[in-house]
Amino acid sequence: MKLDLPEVVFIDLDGTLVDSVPDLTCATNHMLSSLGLAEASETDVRSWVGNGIPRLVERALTGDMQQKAETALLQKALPLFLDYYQQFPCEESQVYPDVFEGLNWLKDKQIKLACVTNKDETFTLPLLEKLGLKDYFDLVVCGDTTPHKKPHPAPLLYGVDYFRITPEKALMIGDSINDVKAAKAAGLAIICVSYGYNHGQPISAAAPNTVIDTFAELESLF
Ligand SMILES: O=C(O)COP(=O)(O)O
Ligand SMILES: [Mg+2]
Repeated sequence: MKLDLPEVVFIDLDGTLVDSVPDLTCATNHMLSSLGLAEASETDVRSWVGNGIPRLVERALTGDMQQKAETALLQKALPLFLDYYQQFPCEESQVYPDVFEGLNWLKDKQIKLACVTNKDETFTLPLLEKLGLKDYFDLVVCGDTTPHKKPHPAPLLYGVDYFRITPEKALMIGDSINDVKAAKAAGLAIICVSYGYNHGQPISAAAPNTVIDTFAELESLF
């Protein structure tokens, strides 16, 4: 079934627009080795990303998706990660193939674009700038823009409010169950990319409206 052309598209960052895991892995391993702990693999980090950096750091410390890290250890670990990532947010991160093509197609259709990420603003804006993505977006909603991160609908509802539209005039493109839950809770249709980070699980299991393998497929959906 074809989707209606939206007025606004909200697009996730990590795992959707940009493969940021190489730099997140370097920051994770700087933090772990500074604490005398064993380093993590890129595959581990890929499955830990998606709920913001503090959760990524906790997952790296515990080796577990849900477990809480000891407060004193987390208080030592977080600044180690943040200081490193602030210095090196974009050494190896890359825009995924066909992303620019898809963004240009959406722009040509006069659709407004917003980036909605769980990454804090201090890391998001330099990354978008350095990779040539920033000027595509009329709005950037970061992990610290509203009191809640995705899967809470607040970041998307903030965007809906900003553009003065109703949720059915917008849609979301993301890579993880956090994007699917946030979009559904906010009343938006959700398209997912198959190549992103969904905690090691196929994103089709989260039942988005559609799954695409690249941004080049976007135009065929409408
Ligand atoms: O910082 C994260 O955990 C991931 O951010 P995302 O929302 O852009 O995927
Ligand atoms: Mg993502």
